[in-house]
Amino acid sequence: MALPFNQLVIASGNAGKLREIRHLLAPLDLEIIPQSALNVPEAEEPYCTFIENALTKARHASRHTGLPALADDSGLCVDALQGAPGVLSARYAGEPKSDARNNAKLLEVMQGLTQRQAHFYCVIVLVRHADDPEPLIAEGVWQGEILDSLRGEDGFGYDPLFLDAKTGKTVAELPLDIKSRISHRGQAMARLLHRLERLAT
Ligand SMILES: O=c1nc[nH]c2c1ncn2[C@H]1C[C@H](O)[C@@H](COP(=O)(O)OP(=O)(O)OP(=O)(O)O)O1
Ligand SMILES: [Mg+2]
Repeated sequence: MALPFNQLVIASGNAGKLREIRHLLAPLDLEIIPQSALNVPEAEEPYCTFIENALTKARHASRHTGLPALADDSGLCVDALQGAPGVLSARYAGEPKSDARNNAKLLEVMQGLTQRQAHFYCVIVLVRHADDPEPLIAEGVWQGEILDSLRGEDGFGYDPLFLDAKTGKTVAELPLDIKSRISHRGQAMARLLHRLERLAT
């Protein structure tokens, strides 16, 4: 695929996410640049929807760098908690962000709950420039359930608590290539790449 640009800034400071995004974009002929490499400060994420936060992060990185930028806003939504932690997933247990404290808080909040269905949600936004009136947008959802203790070492965030029904494993027990094939992020990226193909020359 010949893209209309050859550099792409990734508007994320999350190392786990960056690793997955790099893996998902590896087939493309693109230079992937994490925003930290260009000294982009972390953007505010004040909105109550994932899409608004993703757009804000992508625009912010593109404005700071003058390059096309891709942002991922994602989170865990638990049915019995009316979709919480949702857009607050990264800061569920407060500042500074901590996966370990977020997992501990989720376990505590869900103690004794029998309804444990949840999903990961991801929206990916790509802007070709900061004022792009036609951002590329794609979503993905991954259904599963929340365990009552941590299992597995891989991945990041809520991975050790999220059981994938099909494999019977937590996400933290899945290797990167398998997670990438089935995850909310993998689905969103596959859809985004499909849209990118239409721009390709
Ligand atoms: O595959 C995943 N496996 C486990 N947990 C996940 C996943 N995907 C999102 N999550 C959870 C944890 C993360 O902290 C939060 C995202 O919050 P989100 O604001 O999108 O990311 P972030 O603040 O960590 O980095 P940044 O905004 O710089 O991309 O949702
Ligand atoms: Mg964030």
